[in-house]
Amino acid sequence: MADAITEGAAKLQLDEETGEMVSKGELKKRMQKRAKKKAKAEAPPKAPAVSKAATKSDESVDPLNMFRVGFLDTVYPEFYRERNTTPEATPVVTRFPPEPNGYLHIGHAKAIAINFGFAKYHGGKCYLRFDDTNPEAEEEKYFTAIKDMIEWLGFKPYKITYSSDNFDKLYEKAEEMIKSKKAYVCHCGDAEIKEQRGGETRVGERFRCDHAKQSVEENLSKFRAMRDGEYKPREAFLRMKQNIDDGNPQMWDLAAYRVLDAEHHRTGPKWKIYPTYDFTHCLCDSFEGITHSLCTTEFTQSRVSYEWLNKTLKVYEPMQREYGRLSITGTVLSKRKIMKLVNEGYVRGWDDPRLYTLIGIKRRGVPPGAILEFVNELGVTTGATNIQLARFDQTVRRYLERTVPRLMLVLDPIPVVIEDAEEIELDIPFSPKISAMGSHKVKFTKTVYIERSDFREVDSPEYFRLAPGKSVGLLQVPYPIKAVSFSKDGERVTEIRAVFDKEGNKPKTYIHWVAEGSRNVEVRIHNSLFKTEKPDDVEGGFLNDINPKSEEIWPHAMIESGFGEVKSRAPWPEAAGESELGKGGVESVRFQAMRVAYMAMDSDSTDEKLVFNRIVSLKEDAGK
Ligand SMILES: Nc1ncnc2c1ncn2[C@@H]1O[C@H](COP(=O)(O)OP(=O)(O)OP(=O)(O)O)[C@@H](O)[C@H]1O
Ligand SMILES: NC(=O)CC[C@H](N)C(=O)O
Repeated sequence: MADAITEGAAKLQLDEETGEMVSKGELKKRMQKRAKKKAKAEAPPKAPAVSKAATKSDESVDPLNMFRVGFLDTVYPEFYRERNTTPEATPVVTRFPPEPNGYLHIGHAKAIAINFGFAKYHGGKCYLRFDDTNPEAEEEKYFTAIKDMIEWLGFKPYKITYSSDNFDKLYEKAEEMIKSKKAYVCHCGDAEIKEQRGGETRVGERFRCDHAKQSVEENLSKFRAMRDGEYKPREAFLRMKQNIDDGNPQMWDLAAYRVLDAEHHRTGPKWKIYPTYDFTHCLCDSFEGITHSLCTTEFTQSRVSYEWLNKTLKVYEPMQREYGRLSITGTVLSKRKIMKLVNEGYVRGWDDPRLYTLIGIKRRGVPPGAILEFVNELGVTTGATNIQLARFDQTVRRYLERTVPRLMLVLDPIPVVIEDAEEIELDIPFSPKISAMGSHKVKFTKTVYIERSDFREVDSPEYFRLAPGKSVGLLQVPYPIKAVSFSKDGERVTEIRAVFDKEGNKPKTYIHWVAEGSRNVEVRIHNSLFKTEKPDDVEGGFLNDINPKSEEIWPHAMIESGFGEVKSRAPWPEAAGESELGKGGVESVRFQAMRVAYMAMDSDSTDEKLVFNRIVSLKEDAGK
């Protein structure tokens, strides 16, 4: 009998509207009733918050789909066609080129998945190249954080390189440009340069300044003087002599080198001049033999200068192609804005679980595989992808559903003394669907703790949980319990007394519980950090849009004893970035707290005190 009920309980389903665990039949009945009610109300259909593709199934999408269709499928053969070569002769080489001036965010995950993933899919190599040509903004801590995030996502750079590795070589190329009359040292200020480029509106006549007429010797000696620290910042810069008649502003004699008064974290005080992005990127791509230089569409215009420079210097020519950026609505990703949130104490740090920095998403407990699945599901095109937070959460939820064990955790416990109960040991499966996850033993005690919200002092016919005289099932427990009395301290219920209801009907709903002696934990429920979809559009700026309830803390929650095994068996799931490379931290201890939320351990946890973060809710609209 006990086994049959336990088995039945394992098949219970979540009623997303009430948060109750009910039998399949009961759920169907409820759904039909609701559908009827809805049809009657003739309400206009609600627009789905997430696209059909995201909700369609709980199956995983083909994890390599993004390389098989669309943009990436097109650019792969394009290189070989254009260069008249074959993948065998010239295997794929890509690079991920972040500036080490901040932490990566969700948008970068797309760039990582594309560059590393594309190379991996085609059996090629991907470099991690730190684009460190702007020493004023770069810091050591960002290098480590960026590298860690790539490994956490499950990728291993073929080699880690730095644009600064090439400073000597780039300098030589700059002299070569001067010698071939393709570069000159200019002393113009911003206003003069603007004038030369057709004025404010950029439609006026374009012309070159007299510096462009300097001889090779004069340019060389001035450039060397720049190198030797004889000019202050902005007094002189090296300009490429491109084609000012071209309609593309990227051909209007761009800067190649500028004087900067900054020590470089790798080359120290050696250089007084630093190459620009436009001079550096295409050449470093060329030096590394990149085949497909994949970047975001704001560089589309730059493609002509990229190609022009490599051609002019007669070096190997990689192929640049551009895809659409990923942006998320309902949050901010800009470094400057996140810095403000951190410095002014709105969040716990750059890794706050409410942020969409990759370290924040990681700390919240989102598995790396779910992020890759998200990027893959969106696909890669040349259009910008604007996505709501709910869509991301939906993918994460679906991923966790398939991959993490279930446990019972009570957020706001209230004791229930079951007068006729005896202590027994229950064997509870970690998953109702995946038997390979195994099971664990849980002691059922005479006193158990249930959720305060699962008890009502006054019963009503539409209420199916615990109330005086009413029975409710306890998940995995052989018999339902019926409340017989309760005590209060002022307004607050302090204890419920109950008995087993052995003769009654099968209960309509089941609630979760934990046994006497279960461990106390702190749970942090994260809601959106902002109140609106467009925090930047709010009057007074994004800080005026902060949601005061973005972090709710449950300091006295309780977790069942099965947690010990879940912790020791982490990471959940066994994903490449966390297990193979040993990058899984405490956040890889993930589980579904039945009827509550998906949870992960937080890095604030100590031996004495466990802290959990809500990764995502169990259903779409909770917490809004
Ligand atoms: N939102 C995004 N979606 C897709 N790719 C991105 C996104 N943001 C940056 N990238 C790509 O990641 C790579 C490295 O980024 P880098 O740190 O240099 O970017 P960034 O544009 O300065 O980022 P941000 O200013 O948003 O922090 C670049 O190739 C860049 O195009
Ligand atoms: N071409 C690119 O991918 C650009 C990379 C460069 N670090 C930037 O975002 O500015």
